[in-house]
Amino acid sequence: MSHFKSLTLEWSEDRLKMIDQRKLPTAEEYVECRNHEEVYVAIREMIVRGAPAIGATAAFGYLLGAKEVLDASDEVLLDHMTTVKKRLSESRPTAVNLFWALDRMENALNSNWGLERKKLIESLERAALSIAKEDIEINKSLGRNGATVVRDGDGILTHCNAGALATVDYGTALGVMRAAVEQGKRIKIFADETRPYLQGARLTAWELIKSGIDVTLICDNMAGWVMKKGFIDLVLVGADRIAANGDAANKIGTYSVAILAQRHGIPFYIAAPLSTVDLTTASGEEIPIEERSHREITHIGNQQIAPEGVRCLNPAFDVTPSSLITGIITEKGIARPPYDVSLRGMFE
Ligand SMILES: CSC[C@H]1O[C@H](OP(=O)(O)O)[C@H](O)[C@@H]1O
Repeated sequence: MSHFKSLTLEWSEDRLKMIDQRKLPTAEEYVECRNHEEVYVAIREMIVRGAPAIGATAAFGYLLGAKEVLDASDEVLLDHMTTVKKRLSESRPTAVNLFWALDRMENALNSNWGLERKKLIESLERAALSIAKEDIEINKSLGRNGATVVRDGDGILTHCNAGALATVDYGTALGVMRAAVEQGKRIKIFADETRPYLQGARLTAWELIKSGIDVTLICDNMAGWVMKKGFIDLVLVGADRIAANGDAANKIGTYSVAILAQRHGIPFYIAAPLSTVDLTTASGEEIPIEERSHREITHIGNQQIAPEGVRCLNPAFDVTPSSLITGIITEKGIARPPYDVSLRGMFE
């Protein structure tokens, strides 16, 4: 059995270990998953989060699921794997990478069906490891493509965390920033805090400081002000699902940032791998938006900040219409409008 380790995930033998992103930046603690149910919980509770990271994690969850019934009959194994795939697919609804990765693992099972059990498990491990290792290379390609729109001295606003922690490593939007810095460009990142889970304050700021990249933390409600002050030359964010027409679902608040960017004549880029593009979803109207616990709104950690029982809304994502998106940066290049043509072309 192989060993794999990145910032976000570590696979060895019969367990998947991940940094507990709920505890960052004040504690670097790890969670070990030894079965598919524990992986389901890790995704559901956002111990690990971010579209590509969710996909890779689910792939290892599928592998762990197969190892749970190693000596069972073919019929029991097939039935169990159907249950495992369904369970993992119910962890979170918006990031299409989850479903893409589970389909890829199921294809690996089907195409290697008939191998003696040990060999079958080894083929599933190769498939999960390929998803993880490919993600890092994809992010580096995407980063290089995106760095072509970043100039020396640019101020860049980013929302949420589309960094190494949202992927297997390197990041998507933050991958573009890393590539620009590697090319010697002096950039200044403005990370907003991204209520309610605070991915910007807790994760993006942590990652960029660790990487020695200039970062300024701002409150979510300061995006318009920094744009008006002239600090921002472009916006770079990630995505959880991109529809065939280019509409993009991303962390709640992204739509507001896109509107502000348009108002200030600032380019607004999405950075995402093609595994985040869902050509079977025609437009953003059809993207399922996850509604999360109201406790995420009424508490910061264990600190209550709102009255008990107050009514809340907590959609985890919103959809930015393609009309507000300057370009979609992928590992195959930068898609430009009309997206229903340019995105489909990326798969040919
Ligand atoms: C590179 S995908 C990052 C994407 O995922 C985040 O959502 P969550 O933290 O809830 O998993 C957010 O939308 C990021 O842009």
